[in-house]
Amino acid sequence: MKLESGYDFFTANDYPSRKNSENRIGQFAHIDPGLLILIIQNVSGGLQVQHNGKWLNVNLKPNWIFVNVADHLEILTNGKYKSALHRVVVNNEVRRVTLPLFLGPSLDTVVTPAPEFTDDGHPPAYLGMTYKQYLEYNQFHVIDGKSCLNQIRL
Ligand SMILES: O=C(O)CCC(=O)C(=O)O
Ligand SMILES: [Fe+2]
Repeated sequence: MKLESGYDFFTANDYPSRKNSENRIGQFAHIDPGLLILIIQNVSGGLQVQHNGKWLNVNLKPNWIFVNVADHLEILTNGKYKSALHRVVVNNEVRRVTLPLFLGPSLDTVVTPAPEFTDDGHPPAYLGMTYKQYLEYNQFHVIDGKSCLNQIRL
């Protein structure tokens, strides 16, 4: 995959404080588009990652950087590195702000499993699609839980 240039974007999430709102869902379970997502936050806790069917708290302290594996690393590695299913549970009465940076390939890059991760026993397990098409698809379908990744698995 050509990585001389890429398409990165910053987002911001604001989870306002609310009294008596233990274990409020801040973001429902989802996976992210892109290769890697870097996240910093202003308070401890809140982010959870699913592992073996269980939700684990990510021990992320203020100003630490969390590196999340996202969909296009899963595609590139033919499923060796899985896009991490994650969600946000807001547990405290403090306003929580996070700044995720989505790092991806350029918009016209068709991401397919790299030859290094495919052989006779491991044929390509994902259809190719440009990053632009993927982002557009995700924008309209991810809300109802149908990530684009599920649609391109062979
Ligand atoms: O706010 C967080 O901790 C995670 C944000 C997130 O998963 C996202 O914006 O995709
Ligand atoms: Fe996310």
